[in-house]
Amino acid sequence: MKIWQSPAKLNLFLYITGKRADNYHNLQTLFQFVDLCDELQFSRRQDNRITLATPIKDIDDNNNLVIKASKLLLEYAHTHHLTLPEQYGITIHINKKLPIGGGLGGGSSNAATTLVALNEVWQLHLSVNQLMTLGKSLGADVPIFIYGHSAFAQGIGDLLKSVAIPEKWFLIIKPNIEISTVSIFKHPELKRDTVTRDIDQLLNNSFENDCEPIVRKLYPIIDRIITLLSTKAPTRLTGTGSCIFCECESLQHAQKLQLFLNNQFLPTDNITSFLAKGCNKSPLYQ
Ligand SMILES: C[C@@](CO)(OP(=O)(O)O)[C@H](O)COP(=O)(O)OP(=O)(O)OC[C@H]1O[C@@H](n2ccc(N)nc2=O)[C@H](O)[C@@H]1O
Ligand SMILES: Nc1ncnc2c1ncn2[C@@H]1O[C@H](COP(=O)(O)OP(=O)(O)O)[C@@H](O)[C@H]1O
Repeated sequence: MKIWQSPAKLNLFLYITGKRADNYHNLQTLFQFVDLCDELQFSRRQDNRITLATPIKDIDDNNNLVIKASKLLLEYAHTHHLTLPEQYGITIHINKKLPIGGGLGGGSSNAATTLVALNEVWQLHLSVNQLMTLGKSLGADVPIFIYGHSAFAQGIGDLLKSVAIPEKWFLIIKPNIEISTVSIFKHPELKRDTVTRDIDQLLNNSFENDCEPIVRKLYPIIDRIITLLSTKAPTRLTGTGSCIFCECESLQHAQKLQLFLNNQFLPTDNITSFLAKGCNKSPLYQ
């Protein structure tokens, strides 16, 4: 059965340029995918039920973004009188590899992969733009995963302009912490007044993440990891964390940094790390 890739993203830079009336924030961010992916499978059923064969611990199936995305697409098909197969039931399998609450966008990516896959399985023929509009109602990060190319994003992260950037190797580090996106965006000390710049200015300046100072303050282990690894390679937080990434010159460089990291922390610190390569084209479409 076909395996659908559901990649992680990194925010190579992330600036918050203001708070909006709808309580979201305007961002300027540079998204790149990495070849670290969850794997999803969609098998047809002889009925009209949508079920999850692989529940995720602590996430109720009805809150799982793959179920939410399936039901959203189904509802769209019904209200727009699109032709669905007579028996459109689906069983979804998730082979979860991406850490949850790590700023890698795994939940949003799973939602995006589900919309793209079921659009094909049910032969609904929705365009990428239609799927992106639907996906945005599930989360600000869903459109980039449907778009499928590295992009400079503005608005809440959904106004996208394709960019080609070097496809570097990364060491991605996951401390034993899950950070809720809302908790960071709500924090009174979050820097949310960075001046808006154009993409050329942003690409020619050093890359930063406005969430990083407050996350480092709230989580000393993250501060410690960034301080340590910054002596070896450019190191930053992705999204609202908790994952940290180091930009490496090569796979060998990334492996060397991983050894260095493992020597600095104890197994009881429960830090995991991944070697991953940046990709301008999403593994979903490769
Ligand atoms: C910050 C980013 C950067 O890529 O990534 P993560 O760290 O979550 O991966 C994203 O913008 C997250 O996108 P996503 O995780 O889909 O967020 P949503 O579910 O839409 O929003 C969760 C909550 O975060 C806040 N939020 C999110 C996005 C945004 N531009 N402004 C906000 O203020 C809002 O309070 C919202 O209710
Ligand atoms: N299929 C899914 N995979 C991961 N997280 C999911 C999923 N469905 C729902 N969620 C919820 O989405 C939230 C965000 O998860 P995720 O996208 O992995 O992290 P982040 O937003 O930090 O990048 C989690 O708190 C989790 O409870």
